Amino acid sequence: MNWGINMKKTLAIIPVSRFSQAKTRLSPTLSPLERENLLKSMLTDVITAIKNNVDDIVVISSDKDVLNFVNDLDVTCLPEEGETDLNGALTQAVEWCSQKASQVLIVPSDVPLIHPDQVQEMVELSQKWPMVIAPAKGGGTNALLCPTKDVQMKFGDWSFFEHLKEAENAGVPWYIYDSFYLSLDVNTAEDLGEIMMHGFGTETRKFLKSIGLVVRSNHGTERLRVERK
Ligand SMILES: Nc1nc2c(ncn2[C@@H]2O[C@H](COP(=O)(O)OP(=O)(O)OP(=O)(O)O)[C@@H](O)[C@H]2O)c(=O)[nH]1
Ligand SMILES: C[C@H](OP(=O)(O)O)C(=O)O
Repeated sequence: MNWGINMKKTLAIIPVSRFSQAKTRLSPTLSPLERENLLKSMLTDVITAIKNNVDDIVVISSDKDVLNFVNDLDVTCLPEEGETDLNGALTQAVEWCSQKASQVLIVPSDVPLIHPDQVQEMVELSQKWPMVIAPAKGGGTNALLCPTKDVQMKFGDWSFFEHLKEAENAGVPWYIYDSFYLSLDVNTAEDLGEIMMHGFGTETRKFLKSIGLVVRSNHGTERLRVERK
């Protein structure tokens, strides 16, 4: 009798760009070193949330400093082969995982409000739904649990809908796992404000606080703005 234990092996994949090129959309707000340290704190939050709910975590990056950083966090480090892009790196990681597991959970490194209970719930849902997808605020994809075969990586603009189309074409039933916390990927100064408001207890909020960032209400196109204390 399967007492709700997921018999399918699940490997998590976290793609990470180079520390030196991290979060370029935040360059008006954060210095290069602050962006690197922001990425490190977000990565720590994501790994902590996923860790005990999957069989292993694979971090793929072309940056050896990234791989050295996560090596201390007890994950599998996968160097990116050749000059590729995000989908190329993910395709490589899915291929590597396909020899060890039947499904993967892809989570970008910039979703620091992800919670362990959400990871557990997505893995449980995968017993009934081969694809479980969490939309990002801007129409991207912030978590994609899918088989290691049949589903092409379509990360980029409007990727949530691109992945649904991909699943339809491949005849893979999908479940939309919609959650405010999981929908927040950090790309803009307003997103930093959301972390200051909703990220209590995360390493990411601790880091933003440590550099003197404070959140303020903003009655303009964006509802929040961040300032230095
Ligand atoms: N391994 C790998 N990861 C990538 C690559 N491009 C982006 N990522 C990661 O994929 C996730 C989502 O990417 P983006 O939201 O575009 O992050 P980003 O490229 O750092 O942000 P911007 O520079 O502002 O576009 C983040 O975890 C990135 O670190 C890539 O070429 N290779
Ligand atoms: C990688 C991409 O993130 P965005 O560039 O939309 O933040 C996506 O979610 O597919």
